[in-house]
Amino acid sequence: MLKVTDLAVARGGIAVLEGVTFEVAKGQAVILRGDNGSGKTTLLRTIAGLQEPLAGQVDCASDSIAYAAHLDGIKANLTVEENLKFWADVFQSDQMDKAVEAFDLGGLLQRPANTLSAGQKRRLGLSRLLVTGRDIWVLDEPTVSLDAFTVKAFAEIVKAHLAAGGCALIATHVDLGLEGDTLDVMQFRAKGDSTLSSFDEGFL
Ligand SMILES: Nc1ncnc2c1ncn2[C@@H]1O[C@H](COP(=O)(O)OP(=O)(O)OP(=O)(O)O)[C@@H](O)[C@H]1O
Repeated sequence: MLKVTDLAVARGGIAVLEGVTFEVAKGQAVILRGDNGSGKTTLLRTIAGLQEPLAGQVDCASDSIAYAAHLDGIKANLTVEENLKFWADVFQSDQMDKAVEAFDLGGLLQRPANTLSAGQKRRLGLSRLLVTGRDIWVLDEPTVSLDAFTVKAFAEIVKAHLAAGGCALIATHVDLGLEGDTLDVMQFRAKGDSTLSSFDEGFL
């Protein structure tokens, strides 16, 4: 479903990872691991098409990737409902009600997004995944700001997505309880990248 071949990615003009090769099959979750600053976000952004690779290839069906990251794409001055409707229009989707139910947004629909708590904003941002109807979820630390109950609920949403034939590539420091393969990006660190501090590298 997603095939990454010999990918090299850079941040700030410096190669961070090289030779990244893996596949994510239908119904599969792959969990990305690696130290702070090792290149997980850079890799996910490149796979999602937000930045060009230095080399290599990302193969998947066109418009099949839904990307969710730290900045959740929420329009602060719109209500929760208006944000959802905006995405539903963009993605020509009829999945808005499903997203509202899955992320328990029913009581927040009329609230301007800029009045939501961090965790509520994160729920709204993640609900976009369902609205897109896309098969490949590329997720960068999706559970930041979520309480324990919502982390569990989110893990169930990801499991349902996999069971429905989707797949997911997730950078997370939290155990989502998903049965998935783990890919440690440290094995792909670019030679000569000295951007990791000695602290990052665990020498202290
Ligand atoms: N905007 C930027 N300009 C220049 N360098 C950057 C920028 N953002 C990140 N970097 C550097 O790129 C490298 C990879 O960062 P990246 O965010 O991909 O790592 P990460 O594995 O996602 O880290 P974390 O676990 O801390 O989120 C790091 O050395 C980081 O300092």
